[in-house]
Amino acid sequence: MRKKIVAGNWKMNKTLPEAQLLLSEIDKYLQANSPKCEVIAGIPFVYLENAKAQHKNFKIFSEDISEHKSGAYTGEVSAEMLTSLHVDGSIIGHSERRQYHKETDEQIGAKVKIALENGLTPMFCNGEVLEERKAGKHFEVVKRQTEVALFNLSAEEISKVVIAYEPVWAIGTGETATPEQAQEIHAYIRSLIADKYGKEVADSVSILYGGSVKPSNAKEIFSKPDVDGGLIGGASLNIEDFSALIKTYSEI
Ligand SMILES: O=C(CO)COP(=O)(O)O
Repeated sequence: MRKKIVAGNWKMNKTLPEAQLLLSEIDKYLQANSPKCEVIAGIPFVYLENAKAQHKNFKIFSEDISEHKSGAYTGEVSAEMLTSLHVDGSIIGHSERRQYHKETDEQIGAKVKIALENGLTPMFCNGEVLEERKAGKHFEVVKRQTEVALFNLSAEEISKVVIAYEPVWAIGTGETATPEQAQEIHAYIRSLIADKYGKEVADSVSILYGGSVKPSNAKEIFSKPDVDGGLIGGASLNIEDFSALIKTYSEI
């Protein structure tokens, strides 16, 4: 079901005491404010168990998942392991995984599939790099990424996927896509889903924007009709910014 979502992606940040503090602050904020959007914290694997045991007011996602079921894959974390901790979902195919770990669209598709098979919500990330944007290839790139990773799913399965469009040139750079650029590509992604699965399915998928979202620019981006929230990196690492983003979206 299409939801309004504010999600944090902590990436490789925070020690255990710092993580516990921020998670408690998020919980406290949500208890006091009951916002009209779903809140997700995407956090490092090592903090998942603790976070799930202690916090019920928001969803907890891992930042990755193995494409394999089990076996000799040193260092990997499986969908079954995450489900056994009652984790809610996984960020999948983030551009940093694509860039530094050479994840392919096919592998990302396998991760989405295994997440769904285990009852986890996949938050599938797509987005072009700067050269592709400059060359006018962003539609083509996002189409390929989306089709290869998602379009072997059934209509029922794809309705459970959350998509996060993150133009790589806007991640951690302070540069943001304009609200118009975000709307344009979100509408395009939705049209791809509509062409393949029909309008009703396309309208049920939440498509988040990610890339230097902060309290000062969130309102304009979140107000666009095909933007269903944000996947937030830097501004999810402190409660002042993260709660301001939740408040901003809740009031739209
Ligand atoms: O990569 C991101 C979220 O997944 C975005 O990061 P920033 O918000 O730090 O640009």
